Amino acid sequence: MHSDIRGVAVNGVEGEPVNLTEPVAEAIGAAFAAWLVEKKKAAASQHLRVSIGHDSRISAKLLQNAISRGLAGAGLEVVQYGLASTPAMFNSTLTKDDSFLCPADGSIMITASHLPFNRNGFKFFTNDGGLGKADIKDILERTADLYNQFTAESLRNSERKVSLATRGVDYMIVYTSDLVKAVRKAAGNIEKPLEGFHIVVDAGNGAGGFFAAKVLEPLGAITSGSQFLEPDGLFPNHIPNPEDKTAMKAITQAVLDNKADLGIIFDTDVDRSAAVDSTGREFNRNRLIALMAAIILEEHPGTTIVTDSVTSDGLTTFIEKKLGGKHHRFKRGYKNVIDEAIRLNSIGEESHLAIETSGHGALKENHWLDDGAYLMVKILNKLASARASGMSGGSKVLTDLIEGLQEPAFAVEVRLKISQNHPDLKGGSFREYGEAVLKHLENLIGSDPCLQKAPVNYEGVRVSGYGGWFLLRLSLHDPILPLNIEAQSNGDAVKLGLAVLAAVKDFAGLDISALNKFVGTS
Ligand SMILES: O=P(O)(O)OC[C@H]1O[C@H](O)[C@H](O)[C@@H](O)[C@@H]1O
Repeated sequence: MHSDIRGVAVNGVEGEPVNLTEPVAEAIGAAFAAWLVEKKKAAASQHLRVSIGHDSRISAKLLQNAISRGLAGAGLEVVQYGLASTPAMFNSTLTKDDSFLCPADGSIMITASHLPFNRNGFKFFTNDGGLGKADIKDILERTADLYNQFTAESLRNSERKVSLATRGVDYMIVYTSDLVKAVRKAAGNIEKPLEGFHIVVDAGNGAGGFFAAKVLEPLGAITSGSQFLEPDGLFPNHIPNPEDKTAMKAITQAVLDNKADLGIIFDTDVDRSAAVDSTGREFNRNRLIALMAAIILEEHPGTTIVTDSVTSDGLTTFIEKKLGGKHHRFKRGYKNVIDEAIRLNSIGEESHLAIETSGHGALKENHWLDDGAYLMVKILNKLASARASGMSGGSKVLTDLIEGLQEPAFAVEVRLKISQNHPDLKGGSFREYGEAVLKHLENLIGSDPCLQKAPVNYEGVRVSGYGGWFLLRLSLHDPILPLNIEAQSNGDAVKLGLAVLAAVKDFAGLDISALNKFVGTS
């Protein structure tokens, strides 16, 4: 169970039948409506308003219309934004502007992030932030009931209501002008603080193409050489995902070919991002966290940086020794890191940044909105202020900020699948099985003098040894145990891999072929 709903929305991939049909989407809309009415304690007479946006997927329009029927059928007002980004949808619950029908009481983003073209899904927001697991579970239970109650008459009824209840608004104007204002303000109210910078954007044919013409150009930057800005739900060029090697290669090449100062890449729905400096050095994963931590710790000395669990030991040293901050390595999952940062603040530990190696990141100053575009705004601010203070040298100011970050010579992620129908699971869930594997590994580690369990750890089993570390944990949503290993050499990484193999090899329900391959035993 995750903090959003995902499914298969179109045919075309063998073995993946459509389960996110129009009636299902309509029921989800009706269920969100019922949930929202209860949450807002809205009287029956009071109209609640829900904004809906979508990324570039080919199933977007059908699902948008279906979910709108569900909302309208339940008596809610619907505002369709068309192509939009996930953070913009959350933002619409915070904006106070009647002419854009804001604030929305609730908001829905139709997206399956970087997943293949046939998938789609929904992310839900109120002004309290993104909905978490418990609320999603509630909405899914309501969906099942409502779906079973649908009649031909009720479906006709919502069809009739939807055209009256629905309006369209170009909300991205509001969102992008907020981003532009933020950079101008940070630069001391200069109209074009990025004048003279050449910045290329790669939107991977997702929803992030707006960033070039609607954010960078008004700020004075040159954006020629930007690529894949046009929405195309078949993603013909590369997967829009800053964690994907091909995607990072594409933006790096664009930076070098255009001799640009900076490259910026987004995922499909623009809640994740990464950058590339003028020499082609990637600011993604640990490096993006290091860069953001450096920027935030200049503004808030000593603050706690909350990250996901697969971050490197070098990052901890960098944050704590070089930047004077505190690294709180928590669990994987953007919602987990954001909620943890909010919790820390509530118990008196100041935190201003929650960020994942996946490129998700949220700042306290930005309402803890999980926003890839806003991370890039912080980077742009840095460029602009360097320029304003007379420094030249393109993105060197950024590169210099992560000077001293130790990086492993070798880093790998191996994903071990749990066969859900394997007799070894004895009818239990893959989670229980995965937990048993982790427990066994933990027990074995204790008896190996070369290995030390991490003293503080919130997810899976993290172990140091042979000058490196590994983490084996359960995937957030898949029947998979991802294993991350970092070491100073391939040989040391293999030693760590062998230690894991010794513990997992007897679990017949676990497909360990990827690990065998890595350590070279098959
Ligand atoms: O646990 P995993 O399978 O590695 O996936 C973890 C990732 O899942 C999703 O993509 C979430 O949006 C990310 O926040 C999270 O990091």
